[in-house]
Amino acid sequence: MTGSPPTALRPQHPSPRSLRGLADEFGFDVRGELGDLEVTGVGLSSAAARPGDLYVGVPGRNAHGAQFAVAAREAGAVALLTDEAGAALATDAGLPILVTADARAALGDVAAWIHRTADNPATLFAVTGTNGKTSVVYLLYGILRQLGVIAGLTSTAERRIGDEAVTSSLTTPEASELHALLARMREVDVRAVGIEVSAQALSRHRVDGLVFDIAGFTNLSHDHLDDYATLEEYFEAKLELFQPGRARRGVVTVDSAWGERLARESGIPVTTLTTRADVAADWRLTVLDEEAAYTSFVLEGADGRRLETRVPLLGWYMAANAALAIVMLVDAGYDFARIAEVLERAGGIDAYIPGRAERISGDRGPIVYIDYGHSPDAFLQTLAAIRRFTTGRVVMVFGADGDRDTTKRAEMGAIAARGADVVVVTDFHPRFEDPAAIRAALIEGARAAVPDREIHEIADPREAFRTALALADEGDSILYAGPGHEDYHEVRGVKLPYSAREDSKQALRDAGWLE
Ligand SMILES: CC(=O)N[C@H]1[C@@H](OP(=O)(O)OP(=O)(O)OC[C@H]2O[C@@H](n3ccc(=O)[nH]c3=O)[C@H](O)[C@@H]2O)O[C@H](CO)[C@@H](O)[C@@H]1O[C@H](C)C(=O)N[C@@H](C)C(=O)N[C@H](CCC(=O)O)C(=O)O
Ligand SMILES: Nc1ncnc2c1ncn2[C@@H]1O[C@H](COP(=O)(O)OP(=O)(O)OP(=O)(O)O)[C@@H](O)[C@H]1O
Repeated sequence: MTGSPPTALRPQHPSPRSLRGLADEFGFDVRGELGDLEVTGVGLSSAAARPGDLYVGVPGRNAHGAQFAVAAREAGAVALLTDEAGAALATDAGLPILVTADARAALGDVAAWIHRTADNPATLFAVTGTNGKTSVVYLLYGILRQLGVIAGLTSTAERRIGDEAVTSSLTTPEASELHALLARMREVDVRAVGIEVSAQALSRHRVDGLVFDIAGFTNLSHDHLDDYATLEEYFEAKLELFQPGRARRGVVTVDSAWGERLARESGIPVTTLTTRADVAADWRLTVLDEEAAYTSFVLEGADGRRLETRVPLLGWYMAANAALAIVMLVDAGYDFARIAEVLERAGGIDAYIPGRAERISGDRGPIVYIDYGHSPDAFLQTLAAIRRFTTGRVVMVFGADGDRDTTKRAEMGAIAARGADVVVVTDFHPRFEDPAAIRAALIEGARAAVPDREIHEIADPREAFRTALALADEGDSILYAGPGHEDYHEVRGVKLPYSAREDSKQALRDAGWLE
């Protein structure tokens, strides 16, 4: 597998719209003849262009998209929307050109217009925060289905339309892809959609052209300090979601000072939620029991409403994620009594989250989790959750992303060394960095925190997992953090096939622990 374009889900029966009408609606400057041309789709990538598309050429880190206008035309695009610099690059591309000052900033509204996403929209839920976004979106999806609602989602792992799923590339799709996805969802009667909204999506206009019914916030901790100079800037990117024009109401977890500040500075009405006994909030979560297979909890409103249920997932934070999903549903108008009735049935919440503390081991041998956690706080929370029920040793296998926030590596190493009995440092996605240097930074952090911790350095992830497995026995747990649901290993621009889930299951079978 190499860097193939993401699979985009699009409406199957788009209604064409006049290009002249589009230019008039948005006041674009027109170069060339529009005649009676019509558009049926819109996109940012020449590789994903389809017949009838408006191709949008935006400047990027590596290139100006307008350079690829000829390839887009050859794939069937009927016109180009770009800025002045792009128009100069594409004069000979053989496409009529619509010109605007900032094509990326125009994209959301243009995509909404082409796909008519404001007509009969589903209820839209946005989830943001450093950790837990994917989990909350899947929990929303699961509970909605238990309520009998046809639901959709977009997450780091997958985009889902009812039962149909495709693997994601970006966490939050580009605006053109997002509006196409919503238009496709409307065709199959999806009535509620959970959308994972990264800070980058807010900074890069990916959720423009939408107003969410409810925006939810999980937490904020160290991550993405390659895209944002400081945590303050990262916070401000997230705060933008809690403003009129972006969302109508918010639900904010106020466990941390960041959450309290978000609730205070939000420009929309906010409902608060806490898991802490010492914090005042509209809703309070109390965890009752944390087991390897589930976490049970009580959710109580300040007005006396109460439900008791369980989530089939590891860790107190999955109960917090579930509580956030429930309060978001209540604020969107779903009846609390009906939610309680459905969730208080035996089994509780019915949700599966690919690659988030996903247990891949069977009934025998060490318990093995594959986890997408790749931030210091995710390591901390997952290790603590596993430690609670592990009678033997905790072995942790992990690496760190290349070409991404390098400042978190020492802390990741330190948390692993403090929380695990044995640490196996391996390669994750080195990308264009030297993998040995990434491992060295993690090991240095681990050694500085716990000098005598048992540490193994094994570059190949397949071999690293097998080493961890050889070191573990009945009663022990292995946390393999990083790859989660992913099915590739990215080295020097090439995505090599590798599924931590499938390969580690094979290793368990080879060791005789799994049928
Ligand atoms: C920093 C960033 O967000 N980059 C995104 C951006 O890339 P870029 O600006 O460098 O684009 P470029 O390569 O210069 O190309 C310019 C334009 O030409 C187009 N092009 C390029 C080549 C070609 O042959 N044909 C073509 O049409 C591109 O589609 C693009 O529109 O536009 C690309 C096209 O949509 C994205 O794939 C790319 O995301 C990259 C892969 C990325 O890693 N983004 C990360 C930082 C990100 O957004 N992460 C967040 C958070 C994840 C989390 O929560 O952990 C996310 O939401 O995923
Ligand atoms: N509420 C939470 N608080 C702290 N850690 C959490 C929470 N929820 C999940 N985690 C940890 O973070 C990891 C990633 O969870 P999840 O994928 O839901 O987060 P995310 O915000 O979607 O991250 P990403 O955008 O990178 O996918 C989990 O595997 C778990 O280790």
